[in-house]
Amino acid sequence: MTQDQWGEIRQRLLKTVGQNNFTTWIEPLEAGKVANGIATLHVPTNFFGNYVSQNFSDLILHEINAEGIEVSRLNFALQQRAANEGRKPVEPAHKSPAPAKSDVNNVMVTAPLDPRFSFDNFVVGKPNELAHAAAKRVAEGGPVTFNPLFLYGGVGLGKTHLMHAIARELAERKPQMNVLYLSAEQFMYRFVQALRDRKMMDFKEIFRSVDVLMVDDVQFIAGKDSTQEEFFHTFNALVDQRKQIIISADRAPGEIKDLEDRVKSRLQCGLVVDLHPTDYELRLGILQSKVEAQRENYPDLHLQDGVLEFLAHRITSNVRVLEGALTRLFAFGSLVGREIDMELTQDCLTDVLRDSERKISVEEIQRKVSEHYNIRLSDMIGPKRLRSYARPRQVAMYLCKQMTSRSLPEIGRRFGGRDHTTVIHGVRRIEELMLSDDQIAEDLQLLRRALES
Ligand SMILES: Nc1ncnc2c1ncn2[C@@H]1O[C@H](COP(=O)(O)OP(=O)(O)OP(=O)(O)O)[C@@H](O)[C@H]1O
Repeated sequence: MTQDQWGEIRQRLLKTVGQNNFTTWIEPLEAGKVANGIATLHVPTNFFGNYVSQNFSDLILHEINAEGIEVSRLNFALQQRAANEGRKPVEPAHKSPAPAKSDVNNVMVTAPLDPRFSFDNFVVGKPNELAHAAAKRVAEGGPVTFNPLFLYGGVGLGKTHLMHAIARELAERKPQMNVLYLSAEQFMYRFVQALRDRKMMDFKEIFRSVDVLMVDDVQFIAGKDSTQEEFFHTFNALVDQRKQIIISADRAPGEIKDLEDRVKSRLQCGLVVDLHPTDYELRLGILQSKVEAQRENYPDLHLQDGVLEFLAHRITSNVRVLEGALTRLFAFGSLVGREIDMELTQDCLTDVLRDSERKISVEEIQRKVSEHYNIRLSDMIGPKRLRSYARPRQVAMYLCKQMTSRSLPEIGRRFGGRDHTTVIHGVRRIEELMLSDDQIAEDLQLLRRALES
C-alpha cells in the first residue's frame, strides 16, 4: 500500500484508538506490501507485533478495507535493523494452514501478553526469590540447563506474571527464537481443532519447531487423555532437541490428580520451583510498588502512614486481592475526596477484610503460639501469671490484635475472660519488647509466617 494510503488509515485509527494508544502502538508501525489478501506491517519487536495483533488487528483491517484495499489478514514482520545482524531472515507468519491471528513471525503467543507483567514490575521477596531467579535465567535464552522449568504456586501468587515476563524478555533479547506461549487449555483447543480438521501434521510441525515452549496452567490437561498423550510426545520431541520448556501449574507435578505417571515424571525431571504464599514483607513491598502506579492516576490523593502496613497484615490470601483492595481504596478516596486513612480503609474494604479475617482465627493464633513456646493451650488461656505463660499470652494477644479484626474486649474474652485493659497492656508490652528484644522480634516473625502459610 502507498504511504498516502497508510497515512489516511493512520489518521482514522487515531480517532478510533485514542492518542495514547496511537502513539504507543500505531505510530511505530510501518506499512509493507499487500499480496494475496495479506497486508504486511513492520513492527519493532515481536512482543510489539503480538500486542498489536491481539488488540488492534480487527480495527486496522477494518480501516485498510475502508481505504479500498482488499485485505483479509495482517502479517506482522520485524523491521529490519542494522543492529540485528545475524538474526534469522524475517519470514512470513507461520506456515500453519490457518494461523492463529496472534501468530507473529517467530513469536507465537496465543494469549495477549500483559504489558504490566514484566520483571521490572515483579517484587522479589523470600517466598518467590528462587522462582524469580529461575525465571530470569531461562529468560536469558542461553543454553538449556534445566528442562523443563516447572513453576507452581497457589492462586494469584505471580505464576502468570512470571511466565509473561519470561516470554516478553525472550522476545526482546532473542528475536530470532521461536517462542510459543499458551495456556494448557489453548493447547488442548488447538489439538482438538487439528484433529477435527485433519491437520495433525501441521499441528505437530508448529509445536515441534519452536525453540521455547511455554505452557501455563498445565493442570488443565489432567484427565484429558488424548491431550496428555500429545503433550507428552511434544514434550519429548522438544527435550530431545534440547529446546527449553517452561510450565506453570497450581501445584507440584506429583500432586496433580489424573495426570499420567509418565507425564508427571517428565515434568519433574527439570527444575521444580514453587512460589510460596507471600509473607508480610513481600506484601508490603508489593503494595509500595503498586502505590507508585496508583499515584500516576491520583497524584493528589494522600495516603496516611500505616495503611499499607495494615493491609499487608490483614490481606494475606493472595496478591490479586491485595492489588484489588488498593485500586478500590484509591478510587474510593478520590470519589469521596478524602485522604486514605484507616477509617476510610475499614469502610471501603469491609468485605475484603471480613473475608481475609476468616482465614486466621483467635483460636489458631493461640494454638500456634502455645506450640511455639511449648506450653499447653489451657495454660495460655488460664489464670496462671508465671512469666513462662504470661509472655506467650501477650504475644498471642498482640498477634490477635494485628491479624484479626476482633475488638480488644472480644480478644480479652477469648483469653479466659480477661479485661480489655489487660489486652492493651499485653499488646503494648510486646510492641516495646519487639524493639529491644531480638528473640521476641524473631518469634513474632516466625509465628506470623506460620500463621499466614
Ligand atoms: N511478586 C509480585 N510482584 C508484583 N506483582 C505481583 C507479584 N506476584 C503477583 N503479582 C500480581 O498479582 C496478580 C496475580 O498474579 P498472577 O496472575 O501472575 O497469578 P497466578 O499465580 O498466575 O494466579 P492464577 O493461579 O489465578 O492464575 C497480578 O496482577 C500480578 O501482577
